[in-house]
Amino acid sequence: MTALTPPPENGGPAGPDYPTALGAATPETITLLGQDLVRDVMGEVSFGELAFWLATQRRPDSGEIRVFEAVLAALADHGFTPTALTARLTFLSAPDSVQGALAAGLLGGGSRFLGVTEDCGHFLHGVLAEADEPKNWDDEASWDALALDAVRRQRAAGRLVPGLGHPVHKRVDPRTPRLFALAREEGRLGPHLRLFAAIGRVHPEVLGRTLPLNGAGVCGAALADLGLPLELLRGFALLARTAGLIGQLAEELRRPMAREVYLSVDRHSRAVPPEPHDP
Ligand SMILES: CC(C)(COP(=O)(O)OP(=O)(O)OC[C@H]1O[C@@H](n2cnc3c(N)ncnc32)[C@H](O)[C@@H]1OP(=O)(O)O)[C@@H](O)C(=O)NCCC(=O)NCCSC(=O)C[C@@](O)(CC(=O)O)C(=O)O
Repeated sequence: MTALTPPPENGGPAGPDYPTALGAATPETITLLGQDLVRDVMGEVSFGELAFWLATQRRPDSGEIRVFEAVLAALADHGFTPTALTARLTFLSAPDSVQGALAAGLLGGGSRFLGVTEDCGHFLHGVLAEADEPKNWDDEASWDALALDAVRRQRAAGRLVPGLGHPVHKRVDPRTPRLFALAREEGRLGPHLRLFAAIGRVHPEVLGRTLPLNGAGVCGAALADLGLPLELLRGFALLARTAGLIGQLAEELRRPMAREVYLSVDRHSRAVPPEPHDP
């Protein structure tokens, strides 16, 4: 049986107890993360810092904020990606539903685009967890050996390596070296980023081609090195992309293109006989 507690400070009835370190309100105050929201947070804490703080319930230092906000900037927008096009097309059909357009765009953050931030963080973390030696090597050779084995196993399982390849940046994704440099400057070049860099060096030996380390992947490695919960890494990519999608919708209002995309496909469609499913 649930123990009943006295009426809480917010004036609600006595009942079950639901402790939270997140937002809690009384008729006069709002407490967030142990802070007075109005006095200590509003106008005092950047949104990026708050997002980190909310996810970890610990206040990040300035280096962590810089790397985290660089990740958010990196993933905010990358042009007419599937997420952006989906949001614009949904907005064309439901201009009364900004939330629908944003949600539709965000739903596309998956294993091919954008959601790879989390997939890559998980992949790197799994490789590190399986390696029984300490993961604080200074020499590249040890990282390269670990990476080589990981890429080989991924290849043997017929799986793509998350964080490798890009539809536009065929040689270098410019976000990647910048994030490595920022993490190094801030003393945040941890095992996930080191392993990711090693994958960049060794994968041609296994795959027989050189692919770029992409922005979504390096962001996942950086977020994992910051100690953010692996299960939530897609959430940070989506947080960043939400800002980008708001920009896409704002531009759609000023300079629409979704109607043209729709008409271009619709007016070029052609009826063909059905092709029965052959299981
Ligand atoms: C990204 C892409 C679909 C590109 O495809 P593409 O078809 O253009 O790749 P190609 O270069 O033609 O591949 C040539 C040959 O290499 C093989 N090959 C390719 N990748 C390989 C790999 N990882 N492991 C082994 N083999 C590989 C491939 O199988 C082919 O082999 P073959 O058929 O024999 O010729 C592909 O790499 C891929 O799935 N990567 C893994 C998932 C990943 O990391 N996604 C993140 C993408 S970034 C992102 O999410 C950020 C965002 O985009 C977000 C947004 O906003 O949406 C933004 O920028 O912000």
